[in-house]
Amino acid sequence: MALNNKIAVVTGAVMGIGRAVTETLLQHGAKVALLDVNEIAGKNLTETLNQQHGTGKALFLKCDVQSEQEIKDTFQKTVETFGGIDIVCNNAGILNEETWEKAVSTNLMGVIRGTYVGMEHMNKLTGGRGGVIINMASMAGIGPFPSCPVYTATKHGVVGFTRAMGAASEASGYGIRFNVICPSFVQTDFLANIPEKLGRFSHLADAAHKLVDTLGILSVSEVTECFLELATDESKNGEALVVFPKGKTYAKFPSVL
Ligand SMILES: NC(=O)c1ccc[n+]([C@@H]2O[C@H](COP(=O)([O-])OP(=O)(O)OC[C@H]3O[C@@H](n4cnc5c(N)ncnc54)[C@H](O)[C@@H]3O)[C@@H](O)[C@H]2O)c1
Ligand SMILES: CCCCC[C@H](O)/C=C/C=C\C=C\C=C\[C@@H](O)[C@@H](O)CCCC(=O)O
Repeated sequence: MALNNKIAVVTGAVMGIGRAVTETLLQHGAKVALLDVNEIAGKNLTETLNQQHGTGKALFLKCDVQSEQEIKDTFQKTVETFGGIDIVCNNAGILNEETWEKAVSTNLMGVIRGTYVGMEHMNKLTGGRGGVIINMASMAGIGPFPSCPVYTATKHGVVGFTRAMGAASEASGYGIRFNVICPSFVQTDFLANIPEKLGRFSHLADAAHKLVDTLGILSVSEVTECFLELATDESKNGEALVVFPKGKTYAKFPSVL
């Protein structure tokens, strides 16, 4: 699928990986709705992006992915402004083992909300024109990360949900592809103040930092390369693409059948 003139929604679009995905989409000729809780930075960024890529290419909409109503309203506003939705990147996520219910609501339930509301606009069976939904998990969605069990659970949930949605779409004819990216550590503000974010597991912060040293740190552009591959390659559906500094690989999952 070529990205030129496509319409995309990116959650958590103002910082880090979401910002890089947004910039990549704009560079490839797409229009992007930036959804984020950070209104001041979001409006400033959008002004800059419209200067760089052309007036009206980027639209900031304040949205907390914990709120189904805010997701519905902002996706609707995207459709009214740009004329449809072809691509959704459910990227917003947090690390906080202390306020763990918020982490579940943001990382897992936020992805499910964004997927279901996106489908209301994209599903070919209900008048949409199809497209691709790409969710942001983590390498902690493939194997356990001992210092953050709830974060691990949310990311395993995102991987399982995305794979099941890919299979459901193929079986049902939604015309939407569903894929998930599983990065190792990425150079963003997300990695700041790790011990505070680990709550009752803060005593495992040294082990987490050791794992960062062992695995190394990705740049955001290494993640956007994965995004581009999954968005443009029409053969990719239900895939989990793992990326770490040594390379990228499609995850293989055990089957008991
Ligand atoms: N940085 C890493 O090492 C790393 C590794 C693997 C996966 N990830 C995942 O990638 C995604 C993005 O992480 P990042 O490193 O860019 O983080 P980041 O903290 O740099 O940026 C996150 C963005 O999401 C926004 N956001 C947070 N909560 C939100 C909410 N409830 N609703 C809407 N927007 C919200 C923030 O305002 C911010 O703009 C997350 O899902 C994270 O779990 C990050
Ligand atoms: C504390 C920082 C959290 C960052 C989360 C972010 O999503 C990045 C994750 C990066 C890598 C995750 C790797 C997980 C690996 C596990 O599968 C396991 O193999 C590691 C076990 C390590 C151990 O100490 O036993």
